[in-house]
Amino acid sequence: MSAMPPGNPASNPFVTSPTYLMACQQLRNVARAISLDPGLTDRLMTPKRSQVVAIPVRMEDGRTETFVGYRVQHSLTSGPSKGGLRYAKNVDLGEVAALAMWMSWKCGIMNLPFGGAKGGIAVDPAELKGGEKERLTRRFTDEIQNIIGPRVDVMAPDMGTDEQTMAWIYDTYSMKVGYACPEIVTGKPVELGGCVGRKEATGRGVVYCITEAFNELDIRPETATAVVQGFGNVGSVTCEELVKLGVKVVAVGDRYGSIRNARGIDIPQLLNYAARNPRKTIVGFPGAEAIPDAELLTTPCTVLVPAALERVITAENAGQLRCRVLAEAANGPTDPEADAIISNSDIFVIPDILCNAGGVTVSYFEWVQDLAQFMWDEEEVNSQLKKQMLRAFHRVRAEAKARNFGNRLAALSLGVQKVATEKQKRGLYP
Ligand SMILES: NC(=O)C1=CN([C@@H]2O[C@H](COP(=O)(O)OP(=O)(O)OC[C@H]3O[C@@H](n4cnc5c(N)ncnc54)[C@H](O)[C@@H]3O)[C@@H](O)[C@H]2O)C=CC1
Ligand SMILES: O=C(O)CCC(=O)C(=O)O
Repeated sequence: MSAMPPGNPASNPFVTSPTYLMACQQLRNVARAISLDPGLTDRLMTPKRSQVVAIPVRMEDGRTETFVGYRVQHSLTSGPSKGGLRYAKNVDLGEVAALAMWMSWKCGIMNLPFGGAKGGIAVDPAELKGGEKERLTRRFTDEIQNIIGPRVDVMAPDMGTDEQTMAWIYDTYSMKVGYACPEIVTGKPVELGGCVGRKEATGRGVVYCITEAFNELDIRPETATAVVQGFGNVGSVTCEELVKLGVKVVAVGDRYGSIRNARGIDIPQLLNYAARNPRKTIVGFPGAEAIPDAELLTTPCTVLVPAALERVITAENAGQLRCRVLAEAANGPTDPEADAIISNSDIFVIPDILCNAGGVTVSYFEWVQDLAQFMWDEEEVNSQLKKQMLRAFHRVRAEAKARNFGNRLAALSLGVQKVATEKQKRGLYP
């Protein structure tokens, strides 16, 4: 069975992206392992609907610049589609399609009534000035207005976007429909109907999974060290939560550079330092030494947490990883060639679609609260998050043991089967 999606590759708009091909290969692998119907496999490789839009924006210097934006809805079978919106210079349609596909499996593992979606705008958010980011976001919302809605497709933050971005989408959409519609996005400010604990949810979920892995491997957190790539929303909260457990964070990296301190980096001080810095970077932090980026992921540690980009662990560096646990906070950090190498080592992998599922889980709580117009307190949110993450972790481990699968295949198996079963029961792959 080829890893290629159905259709003519020459005219398939997704296949130029290695990230999309990676998602297809993962799907082919799991389809083979669970004997999934080939027709259904082809459908699951092909997103249901994609929209590409031009976004003309008046820039601060008076020019008009046109950006390209994408929204891909992989599946609407289980409910509205759900997934983040990414602002990144090189994002393209195929990458967004892969991220949307992974959202479907993630929602499946967590048993959420959502299909997968993702959006992206090809822009470096660090280069936007003044009101440019707001104008970009509002125009994108206008352009995709016809395919979003609280029962159709609900966006959330991802790389390069945040609560403020969600607030602009909420406002733009509400002005169009003529009433306040907080359930159109999740991850918005709490003052606008956001859920307490959503901002921290992904990092907290990552650390719940790491704790369960440590329990299984008999590792005491006070003896453990961590290396984290990415110090944005997910990476920084993961560091904070690890430190609360007693884990020593010995190296951290972001897009501007990497730092290391074998005695442990003072994370509260690093957070302060990054917050005060105009580029929000960790580079130059006085409590650690600078190291080459290539050394970050191979720094010896108990747990390695990639929390930035896709495909950073490849055949080139997979054999040099010196961690006991690989906790994939980012989406798609490990490519299939690296996966094959890691599966022959003693590294315990917590796969992305399980590890970072805390974010969409609390997004689900936010959507439910907004629809019901009844808000929960943080204790309720966090205890429900913990319960759902632990349940998913142990379901994945049980699937791995029952079928003799690695953790990634087990997670994909649960996620894909949930979507496949719903499609089959509804009839004819809706
Ligand atoms: N925000 C959320 O709730 C969720 C995010 N994720 C995933 O987590 C990852 C990080 O997302 P966020 O923290 O929200 O983004 P963010 O925009 O808040 O932070 C991204 C971080 O990655 C760093 N980075 C970017 N390029 C890099 C490079 N080449 N090398 C090293 N570091 C680099 C940035 O400097 C920044 O520190 C992404 O893969 C995202 O899809 C997954 C689930 C939910
Ligand atoms: O919170 C959400 O709806 C989506 C989060 C997300 O984009 C992800 O899990 O990759």
